[in-house]
Amino acid sequence: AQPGAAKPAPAPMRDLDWGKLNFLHTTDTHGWHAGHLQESQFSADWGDYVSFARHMRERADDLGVDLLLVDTGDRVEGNGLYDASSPKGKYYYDIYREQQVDILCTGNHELYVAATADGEHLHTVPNFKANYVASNVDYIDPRSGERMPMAQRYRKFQTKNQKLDVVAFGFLFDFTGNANNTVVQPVKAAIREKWFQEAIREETDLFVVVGHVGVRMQEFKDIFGAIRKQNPLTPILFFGGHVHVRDATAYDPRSFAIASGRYFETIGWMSVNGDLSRTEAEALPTTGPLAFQRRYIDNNLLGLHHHTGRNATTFPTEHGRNVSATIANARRELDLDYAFGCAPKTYWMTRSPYPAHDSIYSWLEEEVLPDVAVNPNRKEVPRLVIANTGAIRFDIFKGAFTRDTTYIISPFLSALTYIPDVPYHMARKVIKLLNNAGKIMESAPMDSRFMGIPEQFAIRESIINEIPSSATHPNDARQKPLGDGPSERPNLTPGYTTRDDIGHDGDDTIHSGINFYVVPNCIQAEVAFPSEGEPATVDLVFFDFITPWVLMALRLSGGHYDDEDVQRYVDGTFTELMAGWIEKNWPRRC
Ligand SMILES: Nc1ccn([C@@H]2O[C@H](COP(=O)(O)O)[C@@H](O)[C@H]2O)c(=O)n1
Repeated sequence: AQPGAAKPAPAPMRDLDWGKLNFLHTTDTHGWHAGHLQESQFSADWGDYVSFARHMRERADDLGVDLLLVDTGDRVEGNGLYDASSPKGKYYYDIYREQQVDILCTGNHELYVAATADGEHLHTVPNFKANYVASNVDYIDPRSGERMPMAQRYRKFQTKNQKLDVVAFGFLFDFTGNANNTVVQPVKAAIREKWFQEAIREETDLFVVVGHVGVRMQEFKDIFGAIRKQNPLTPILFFGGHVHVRDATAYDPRSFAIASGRYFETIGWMSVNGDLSRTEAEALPTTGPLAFQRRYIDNNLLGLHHHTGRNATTFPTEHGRNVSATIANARRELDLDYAFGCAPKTYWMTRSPYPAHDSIYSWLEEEVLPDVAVNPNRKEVPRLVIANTGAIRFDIFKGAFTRDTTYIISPFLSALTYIPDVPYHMARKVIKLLNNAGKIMESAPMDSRFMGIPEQFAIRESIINEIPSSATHPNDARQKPLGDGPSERPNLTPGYTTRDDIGHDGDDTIHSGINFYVVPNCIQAEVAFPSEGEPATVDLVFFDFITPWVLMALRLSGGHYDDEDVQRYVDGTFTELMAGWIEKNWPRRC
């Protein structure tokens, strides 16, 4: 863990079930390779993960089984360790490569900005040349204009100990927001390609699909359908991401899919038992069942010690320590602990309802947006200022708001844009349409959920845990999370209490529950409105990311505007504007 990181508290644990084939899975780490310095349950860093993987590989060797590490993308954007350097990723690429990841793929965040895609092509792809798989992503060379696969389309290899043949794919969901130096082929088209049809006809013991795809998204179902049609009995294992939740499901009895959360809070564990080798299986009179297990490991040192049977002295390897030291140096050089101000209280994204005094969205709407959305030439003009909730990525904790926090909260280069003098009777309808457009904005790429937080692709209704449960046994499937308040098991720390298709026992650490309140796609501040009556026209100000939806909503309200009508409203990114607001409004020191 990093110097000064919060120390984890002991908690009741569930063990890992080892199988013949075992996996550790990271996804949507978004640059959090230093761990969560302020949150004890997630405060291990990438160096600790290096040590952990080493011990787990040794255990696999001792047992004569296999362990593979997989990563399903969105490794970048969302933390100062990646975002604060110039160029972005100056330190991150060399830190990430220290882990031996066996199969990895691209996420959408590797592709939003052309320079980020260049970085992926120049660094992570060659760093993991044999292991990086890009089944539906191409890169366009800026000099020659040549279009080429971002990496090999699929990977065929044998596991170390049991010599199991694996065919592995690496997919990205049907993402359309990529920069023009990359091409994302829709999954339905990719699986019709000759190379894919040949790959699924390879002689293999199992298929592994790593994907920056939610495990309940259609893209994974299509890939599963195509592989299964050709291979009625071969095990197919899916590792997903993008939606930022812990989740697991099975598409049929010989397949399994896991998603392992977000922000390096979680290390996913999947294990498989049964007749995996096709030659052995073919010799048997009938095909035996496969047994799949999953665990969501909280990324903290006490848990990692527990699962490896080690302690503070015997756990860290020299390699792991060096990686932790490299991260600490990078954080120091980037001055990530520089404080813009001191947050007077904690502001939550989804742990409190919106609106509320401790909702980050209420804070933005009531305090920040009215203050930063000011164009000096139009400051008297009444305006509606719309922000998409997906632009905010994390909670603000009471205490120092640092350079690191700015990227944690808002890593995007979002700009405030506007359409001047929109009739108010039209402009006022926009927010309602963005939040409740129903079927009109349901299908990609205009799916209105893309404006909101990724978690809400999976969680559609609030999860409130205020009623204490009567269940007390750690492995009791009836156990209900207990909320942030006083609990019947006072020793439990609040944390993930995941319910997936397999049951309620997926988390390695037994926690009391945390409330999740569903938030709207967008919020709106009314600024400089007349004290009485309604304005005839307003400036409609909004984050540039949501331009297509705003134009569509205006059209539905009878206003015919297009991209040419959209202008820059204020200089600077929203992240810079927010940091400036904090410097001005919150005390410098805590
Ligand atoms: N410039 C941007 C880019 C993205 N967003 C929001 O992030 C969501 C995607 O997040 P993932 O980590 O799941 O890829 C997207 O749906 C937007 O809500 C943004 O606000 N501005």
